[in-house]
Order: sequence, then structure tokens, then C-alpha cells
Amino acid sequence: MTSLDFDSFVLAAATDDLSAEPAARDHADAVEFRLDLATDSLTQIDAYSGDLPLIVTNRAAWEGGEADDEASRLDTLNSALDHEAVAAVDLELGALDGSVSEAATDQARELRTTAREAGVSVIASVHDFESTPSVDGMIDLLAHASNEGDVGKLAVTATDRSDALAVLSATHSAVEAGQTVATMAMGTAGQHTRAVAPVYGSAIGYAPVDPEGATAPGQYDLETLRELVDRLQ
Ligand SMILES: O=C1C[C@@](O)(C(=O)O)C[C@@H](O)[C@@H]1O
Repeated sequence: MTSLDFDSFVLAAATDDLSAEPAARDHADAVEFRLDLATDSLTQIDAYSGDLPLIVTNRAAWEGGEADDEASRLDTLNSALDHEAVAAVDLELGALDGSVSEAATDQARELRTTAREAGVSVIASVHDFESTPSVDGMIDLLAHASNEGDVGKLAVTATDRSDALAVLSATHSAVEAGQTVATMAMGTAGQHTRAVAPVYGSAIGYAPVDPEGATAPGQYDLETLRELVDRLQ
């Protein structure tokens, strides 16, 4: 199974159903498995025999996901690391740095160490479902996130073009500073950033395997994002 070091762009097909992986193979480089949205997530991972490497995400409720209990969601992620198909794990910056979830910070950090020892990359992620911070604010968040993880990921909500431009600008600064980052602006006003941010060096894009099953506002379908990214590169 391929490891994911995010040196080049990775298009992740987001899904809560790993049986959808064959449908993603033609266009995706990886599958983002959303454990928090899935039924029997660990059973699905145990049964997985697909071609694409997995990014495992068990998004906390306090970060827009559906996993309520902090200790048990991190335990589940820890168990997921045992599967050889798992190439990356997504951990919220607020869990790693204790700023949101102080209770489980030690557990999140141990999970990061376990992942790295197993050769699994760590994506430290931050989401803003309300707005787009200032360019400087985003540059700070990306520096912080890429310091806590192997990739620092920032998904914000754009309400107009200046927000989208700000995300691209922050991406450019972070990449110029040598950080490995993934960025996107959620929402209609930010949709094009999903195709354009990779031009500025954003290392991961997300699109649903099933267009009906978007995991964030403003996502393109998988085939469309693959084509846009490839044409712009
Ligand atoms: O963090 C992200 C990015 C995302 O929110 C997006 O905007 O595409 C989609 C999520 O599934 C993923 O975990």
C-alpha cells in the first residue's frame, strides 16, 4: 500500500462507505474515510481490500463532525492505525494543542506518536465554519498546524471573493515558508479555491465519491475536481 507523504498533490475521495472505493479509483489518489459518519467503521476498515490508501478522520463534534466522546473517538482512530491500508490520520489542531479539547490532549499526542512510528502521516486540521480569518490569522494557523502535524490543513468559510483570495494568499505564504499545507474555502464563494489552491501548493483536495454525499459545503464532485486540478497544474 502506498504511503502518503504529501510531497505532491493528493486528491482524497471522501466517503463514509469503503465499499465505494472502486468508484473512486479512476480519479482519486486516496480515500478519506469519515469514521464519524460511518456505520461499523472499524469493521469496514478490517474488511477493506481496496487499492487506494486511506486517510482516517474521526471528526469531533466540536469541529463540525459527529464524534461526540473525545476519548472513544481517539481510541477508535488508534485501532484504525493497525490496518496497513491506513496511510494518514487526521487530528484536529484543537485536540493536539489542547486549545479546544484539553481533556484528551495527551491521548491525541500519543496517537500522533503511534501514527508516526507506524509510518502513518499526521494531518493537523483546523476548520472555521463561520468565516474566513484575516490573511495573517490564517498564516499563523497554518504555521501552527504544520508544526503540530506533517501537514497543516485549514478549511474556512468564504462568503465573498476577497475571502477566497485571502485563502490563496495565505496558502502561498505558507508554502513559500516551506510548510506542507492543505487549504480550501468552503461554501459557494470559495468553491474555486478547491481547484486553484493546489496551484499555490496546497497538498490535499477533498471531493465526495458520491456527489450526494458531500462532506463539506461547496465540494466539487470527484471527477470534476480531478480534471480541474490536472488542467491547472
Ligand atoms: O477537513 C476536511 C476538508 C473538508 O471539510 C472540505 O472542506 O473539503 C472535507 C472533510 O471531509 C475533510 O476532513
